Amino acid sequence: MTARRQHEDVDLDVEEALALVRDGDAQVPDGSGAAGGAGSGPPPSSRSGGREHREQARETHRHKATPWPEARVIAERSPRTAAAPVSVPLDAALGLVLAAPLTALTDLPAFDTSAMDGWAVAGPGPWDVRPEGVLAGHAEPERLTDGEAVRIATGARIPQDTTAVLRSEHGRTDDRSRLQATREVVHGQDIRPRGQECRSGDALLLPGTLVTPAVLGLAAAAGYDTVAAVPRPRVEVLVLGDELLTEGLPHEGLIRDALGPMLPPWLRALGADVVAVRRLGDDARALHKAVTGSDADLVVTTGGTAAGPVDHVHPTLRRIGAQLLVNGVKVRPGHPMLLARTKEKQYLVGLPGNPLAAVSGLLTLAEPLLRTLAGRAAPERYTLPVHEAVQGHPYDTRLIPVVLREDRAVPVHYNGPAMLRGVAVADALAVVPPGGGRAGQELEILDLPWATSGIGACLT
Ligand SMILES: Nc1nc2c(c(=O)[nH]1)N[C@H]1C(S)=C(S)[C@@H](COP(=O)(O)OP(=O)(O)OC[C@H]3O[C@@H](n4cnc5c(N)ncnc54)[C@H](O)[C@@H]3O)O[C@H]1N2
Ligand code: MOO
Repeated sequence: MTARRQHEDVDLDVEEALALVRDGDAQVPDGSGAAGGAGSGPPPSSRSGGREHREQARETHRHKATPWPEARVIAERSPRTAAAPVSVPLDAALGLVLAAPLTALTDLPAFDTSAMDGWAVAGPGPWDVRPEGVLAGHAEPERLTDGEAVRIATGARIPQDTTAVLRSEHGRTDDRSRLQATREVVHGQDIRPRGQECRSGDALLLPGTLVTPAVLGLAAAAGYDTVAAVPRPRVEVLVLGDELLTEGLPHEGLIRDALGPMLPPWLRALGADVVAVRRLGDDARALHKAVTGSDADLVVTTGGTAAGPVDHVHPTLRRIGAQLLVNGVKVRPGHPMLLARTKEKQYLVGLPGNPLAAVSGLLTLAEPLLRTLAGRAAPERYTLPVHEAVQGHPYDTRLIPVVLREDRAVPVHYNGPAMLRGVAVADALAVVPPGGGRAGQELEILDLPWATSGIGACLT
């Protein structure tokens, strides 16, 4: 790979590429030193004078850009608490987080029950077998007297004074029609006593527990029809760009919208309820109207974050007096991403238009913010050794798509900011610190939701 090609992949601008060539491995201190190192001199003469204002905007932007780890913390902490709890029917609770302890509403089992198909017996055998058996779901059977047995099904109520359950395969009827055990019978065997799993009032699960299929099962068993849960944050997606097509092939400078199909299921996998996806073109008035009219908890915009002539996100946020919490992040791709508070309880995440940059913004800002709003716990942080040396950006964190193979993170190709080909085959993104990583170096790994939970994680 040529130096030029490498620099393109890492999305360096001209000054940064020059700094790399000048400084060898280009370890530049953070903060103002980095910004100074990147562009304190005059712009290279190859740049046209007409671009000067953009260069200035970019310099200002770089000064304000937040380091990647800090940006995630800001996004996580901005909404101070999770949304207020609601009562949710079990069939709508999957993927939510419990807002109250799950306390058993009954003993489990609720009555003494047979653990096996066979006979309930009283006292030592042989036993006289009653003609009528006991099935699951039936009213309490008559009590047994010593020397008596009754056919019983798994889960059926145990008659009073039963001393054991004899499995069908461990009994036979003798020539006097009496039941004989073919092996030793231990007192109490194969009886599940009432309250073995829990007593009514026992705390089964703590608030903050993610409602999984198993939790739904437990809640139902413990007597719940609804659970108190944190509702999914409501998210509205605004796709900006006049150049976007929703079907067919690219033509005459128009391209397919890749983010409209990608973001809603990804946001759902992050715990959101995507209430609307609107395509607004590059129309400042439409953007203003959409943002001010939205009652979503989070508005996610795509594109329009840079300083181009039709990049309306910043001017719109200024116009409505939004508070910029993160204005650019020291991460590649995706550095123009932003986070703003638009209303008392509404946030806006501005994702850059380049599709992999949008993914970077989604994981850097939207994921931690949604996690807090949804009351979810932060995933356990972990690292893996990277399979080969990875080039870093001189000053910024890089997020690169990787596949996970035998406890190693293997970078995939096609990881440029405008490309989805790499991330489409990836299991995770690896976090490459400024300056890059050596082969075998431990890198933090951000799992992609479907890699750990299957594609169903995106459907709930
Ligand atoms: N003078 C500067 N120009 C740019 C800078 C900069 O710092 N100074 N940053 C570059 C970087 S990095 C990125 S990322 C983009 C961010 O731009 P925007 O957020 O304003 O996005 P757009 O300009 O609208 O689009 C960028 C690119 O992505 C394509 N795009 C947009 N939306 C979609 C979509 N839904 N599906 C597929 N592709 C999409 C769009 O056509 C453009 O090609 O700015 C750089 N410029
Ligand atoms: O780094 Mo941009 O954010 O090219 O995609």
